[in-house]
Amino acid sequence: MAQKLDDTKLLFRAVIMGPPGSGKGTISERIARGFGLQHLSSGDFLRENIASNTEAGVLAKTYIEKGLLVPDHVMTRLLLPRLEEMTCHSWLLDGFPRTLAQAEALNSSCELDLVISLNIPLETLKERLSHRWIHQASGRVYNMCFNPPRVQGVDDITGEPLIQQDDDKPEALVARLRHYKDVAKPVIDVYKAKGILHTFSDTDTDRIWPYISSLLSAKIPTDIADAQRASTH
Ligand SMILES: Nc1nc2c(ncn2[C@H]2C[C@H](O)[C@@H](COP(=O)(O)OP(=O)(O)OP(=O)(O)O)O2)c(=O)[nH]1
Ligand SMILES: Nc1ncnc2c1ncn2[C@@H]1O[C@H](COP(=O)(O)OP(=O)(O)O)[C@@H](O)[C@H]1O
Repeated sequence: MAQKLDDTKLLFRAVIMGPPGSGKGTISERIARGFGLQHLSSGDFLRENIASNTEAGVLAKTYIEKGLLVPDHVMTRLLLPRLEEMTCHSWLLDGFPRTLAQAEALNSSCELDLVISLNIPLETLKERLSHRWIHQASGRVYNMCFNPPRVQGVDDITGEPLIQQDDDKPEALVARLRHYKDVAKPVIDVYKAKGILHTFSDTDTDRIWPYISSLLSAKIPTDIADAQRASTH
């Protein structure tokens, strides 16, 4: 159940997991908008640290550039203090934890209420990621079929060109998705054993969303959602 901080404030903490391209970012935005949870994306947080040249950012960049996961101790040193600053907020973590060691570190720092796991067919992931283009500076994501930019090939906000990341190119995709599965399996098993795992399987985000939305409506007391929405607007 949601953790009680004091007599008036209830908090709700959730994690969203899924392979690259499963729609974590897209669904997280809808959850943040609809339920007022603060959306924390490990990828966005790393990109901010890289852009501002923090010590952890400089180190993380060397791994990301090689297509590797950032080591667990770097991730936990970055993310856990950020979560500790959020003691008065309900949040949704996207992209963390990714390994068993990260899940154990998170577990010792807070209690989760819910884990959403997206189980999307491999063919769908391959199809989606091969159409994904990003605006490198901001991390804004487009899909040439699902949410295309207003003008082909350029970012809606800045007008700068979009790029396709090397690891979204078809030849890198299969290995990347296989690696995700191996690393995520023990994390999923931990949350399953705790009884907080909810898995959603479909080929379309728009078909999954109503189920996630009704799950959250049932789990998040209305007063938390209202309070969080008020504090984030
Ligand atoms: N065709 C189609 N594309 C979708 C659907 N849902 C999301 N997309 C697109 C948006 C993106 O271009 C791409 C991946 O979505 P996201 O960036 O939300 O996924 P995720 O955050 O899991 O990926 P990441 O971990 O950042 O690699 O697929 C859908 O239902 N159908
Ligand atoms: N929890 C994490 N543990 C280790 N590395 C991470 C983690 N989250 C993000 N990263 C690194 O940052 C990169 C970008 O992350 P993200 O934006 O979530 O994209 P993707 O899911 O497509 O890999 C990842 O490829 C990985 O190198």
